[in-house]
Amino acid sequence: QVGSTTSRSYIDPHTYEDPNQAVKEFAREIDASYITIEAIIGGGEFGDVCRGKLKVLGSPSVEVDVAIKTLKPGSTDKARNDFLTEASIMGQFEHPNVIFLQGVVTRSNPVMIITEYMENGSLDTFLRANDGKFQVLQLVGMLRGIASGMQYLSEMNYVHRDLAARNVLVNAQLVCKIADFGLSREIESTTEGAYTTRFSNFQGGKIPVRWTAPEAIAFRKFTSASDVWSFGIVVWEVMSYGERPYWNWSNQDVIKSIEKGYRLPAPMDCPETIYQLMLDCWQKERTHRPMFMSIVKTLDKLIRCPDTLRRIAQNRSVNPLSSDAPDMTQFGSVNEWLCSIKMARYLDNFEQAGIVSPKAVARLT
Ligand SMILES: Cc1ccc(-c2c(C)sc(NC(=O)CCCC(=O)O)c2C(N)=O)cc1C
Repeated sequence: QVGSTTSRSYIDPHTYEDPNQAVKEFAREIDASYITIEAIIGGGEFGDVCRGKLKVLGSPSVEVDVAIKTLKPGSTDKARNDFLTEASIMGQFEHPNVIFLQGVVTRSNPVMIITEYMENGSLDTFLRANDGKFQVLQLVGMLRGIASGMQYLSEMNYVHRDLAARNVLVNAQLVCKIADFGLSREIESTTEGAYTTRFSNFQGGKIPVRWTAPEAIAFRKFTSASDVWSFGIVVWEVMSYGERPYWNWSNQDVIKSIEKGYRLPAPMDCPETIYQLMLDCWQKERTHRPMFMSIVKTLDKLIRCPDTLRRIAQNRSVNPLSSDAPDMTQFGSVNEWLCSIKMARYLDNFEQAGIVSPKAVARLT
């Protein structure tokens, strides 16, 4: 149909009795003789990640660069099924910002998953290795790609649940693509209609707290709106060149601060409009967050009018004890003053330091 981007919904491979059926349905079987493994480039949960070549079907003299995940020999059937789940999911998608599945090898050992080769690897490590080297417009272009891939996945009714810069891959042309569909989850619908998820396959059921929306942490309500929250964290990661969200804070401190309304500060040199987009994605009420479609439109507008990226957000929360200290006489208590500058969470620090009156604060400056 005109205008419709996707014609069908994603099918959870777990709805098949026989998981091999899902792989057969969504992934092309490739004969191992068409594949040449050239180097190991990393290690995954199930085995190696390699770089290699794939002979193009129909013209074997032509080869394309591919990445190959191998399943370590001697794996159990469950590990094999979990391993191939990633291919059953990835094989259902076709979008320039979602990693492309070439196919699988299941009829010989080692079992393999073959995808397009993403020369620059995962986005977080790529940015850390290139700190400060890109123009803002290039960073925003990366974000636009990620948002476009996520818009497509949300239209396919696929909720990612683990969107983070580490799960985005970058190719030689700096195109960013959504990856890591391996975290298969059993999904049972609940009374409130939203899906809850048993994190059977998140290693040990751990949720990536600093990337996850409050409602998903609190009662596992994972939706595309919670993916939008995660996207906001990815925006912060990209504009920070791979800084760790909330730095070395503990997960509990992250949860408490978010609950109190704290949000990450604008990264250095971050355009005001991009920081505002992050804050929109971090609305507590999930229905108040933008949808991926509108995020893509917003980013397109910023890219088309670069002047909108010139105004830089003030990136340090005002230092309350700076030289132009406030007139403390207007405050009845230290707490009242701290609330006025959204620093109420530091009240006990002031009390422990024996600063219990506005006059005492004024003497600090
Ligand atoms: C199914 C699947 C999913 C992801 C990948 C994949 C990684 C996990 S990492 C990487 N590419 C690189 O790291 C390139 C780095 C180059 C270097 O450091 O030499 C990929 C990928 N698709 O390219 C692979 C598969 C099979």
